[in-house]
Amino acid sequence: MNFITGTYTDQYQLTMAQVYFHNNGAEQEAVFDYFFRKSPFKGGYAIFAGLENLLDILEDLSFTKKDLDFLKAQGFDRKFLEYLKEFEFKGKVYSVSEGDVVFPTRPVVRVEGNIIEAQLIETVLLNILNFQSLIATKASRIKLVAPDRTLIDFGMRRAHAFGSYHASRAAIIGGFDASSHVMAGRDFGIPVSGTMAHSFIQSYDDELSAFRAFAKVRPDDCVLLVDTYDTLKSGIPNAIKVAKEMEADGHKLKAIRLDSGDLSYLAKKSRKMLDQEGLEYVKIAASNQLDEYVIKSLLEQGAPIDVMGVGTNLVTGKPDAALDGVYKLAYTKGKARIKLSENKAKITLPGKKQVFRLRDSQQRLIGGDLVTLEDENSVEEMFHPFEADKSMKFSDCQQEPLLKMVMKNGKRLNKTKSLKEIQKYSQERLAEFPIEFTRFDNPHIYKIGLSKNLLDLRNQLVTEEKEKAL
Ligand SMILES: Nc1ncnc2c1ncn2[C@@H]1O[C@H](COP(=O)(O)OP(=O)(O)OP(=O)(O)O)[C@@H](O)[C@H]1O
Ligand SMILES: O=P(O)(O)OC[C@H]1O[C@H](OP(=O)(O)OP(=O)(O)O)[C@H](O)[C@@H]1O
Ligand SMILES: O=C(O)c1cccnc1
Repeated sequence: MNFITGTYTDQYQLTMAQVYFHNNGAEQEAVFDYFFRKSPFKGGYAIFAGLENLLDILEDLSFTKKDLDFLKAQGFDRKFLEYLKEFEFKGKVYSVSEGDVVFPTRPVVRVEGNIIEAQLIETVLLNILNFQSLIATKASRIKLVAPDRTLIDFGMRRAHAFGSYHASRAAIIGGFDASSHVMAGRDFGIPVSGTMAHSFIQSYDDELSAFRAFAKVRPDDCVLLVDTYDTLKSGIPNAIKVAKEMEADGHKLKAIRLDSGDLSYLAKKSRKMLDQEGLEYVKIAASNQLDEYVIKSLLEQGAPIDVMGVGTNLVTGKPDAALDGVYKLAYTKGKARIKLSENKAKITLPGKKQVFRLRDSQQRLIGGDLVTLEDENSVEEMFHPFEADKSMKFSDCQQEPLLKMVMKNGKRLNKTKSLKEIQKYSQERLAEFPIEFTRFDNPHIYKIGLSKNLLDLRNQLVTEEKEKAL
């Protein structure tokens, strides 16, 4: 679904680019940071997702004739349109690896380029990264409470239209196993999976005939939806009948699906009825407005549900609906730049920066990421961004640089990673964090500390800008 061209943006990117263009912007180096301010779902972390899609888009970004005709009609001038006609993103991208665990207020992606190109990509970058990171985070929370269950994304129908396509991808990064979304499966190598709808059962004169018809055509991929009329009195007895008929033909019923009622009670009863008939191998799938809290509760109740189909709450990122990621200028014209705010937490971090994950000599996380200026090394103390008296010393600790160059001169430097690889990486990274950081209620705050040089630079720029404003 690569319909993305230069006009997939907010108009202000184009108007700013036009002004930069007429003022030598093509010669002006700029550095922007992508970061978010608050972890979603009142949680303690986010899972970074969307990078591979963003790099694909940046590699191909151009203005088509249709774009240029439209922009001409909008009043953009001829010279600027000629520039856009030849436009290619030629910048550099430094990024955290896709799937990594990330935290508020410190850079996740850094873009360097001339100010026209670096500014022009803001909206598409935010559009892709904010959404996928939100959904990957939601998926990872579900995976945390149900690590040994099969998780299937059923969300396409309730997603924000085409967002479903990337939601399905992000769900896999966060730990889901499969999706009902066929196109996402085609394009991203996601295992595609599914059962049947109530309409299918309703379309037959009786439930048993519907089950039989399905089993006949799809004997090796048969999941029967058992709650259309009465789960325990009709659905399960009919499923048992069909399972036995399938056995006689050398096939195995894969699962039954519950989609209403008390899922714990019904799953327990269903399990018992199936087992009594020697159908221990038939799995139980459940769906119906599941989320991490309902799933946690179902598992605490001992519900023998093997497969969770999760739709609305996953792909809409409910209840948050958006990750608040932003893209801010940190450096241009040879000078670090800052944005001030009444709200301290919104003051940006100036300059070209690097982020390090800190581990002790036994490779255990020490509970914080360190943000430094790019060319600093062997920093041994980090400071609270706003409380000058709070600092932490850490000699003899391992510092893993998190921002790596992934694109240079507009071309990606590494081959595209498979979703499986990204998922595996994500899970390994998340597993490093003790439960204090990943629990749902009042998670422990993972520290983000600044090096002394970065802190001093920020304070100096704050003073300078405040003086200018007097
Ligand atoms: N045992 C359980 N413990 C906790 N939550 C459950 C349990 N069983 C079901 N739920 C959840 O409770 C909610 C019940 O929703 P709802 O009232 O829409 O279900 P329903 O009336 O059974 O289904 P429908 O309206 O689709 O016919 C769902 O989110 C469901 O996943
Ligand atoms: O509940 P979600 O997590 O979004 O999961 C997807 C839902 O979509 C289907 O229902 P359908 O669209 O047929 O409507 P229904 O709610 O009446 O079952 C399916 O049976 C699930 O209930
Ligand atoms: O395959 C299913 O059972 C399915 C797919 C999408 C939404 N609800 C259910």
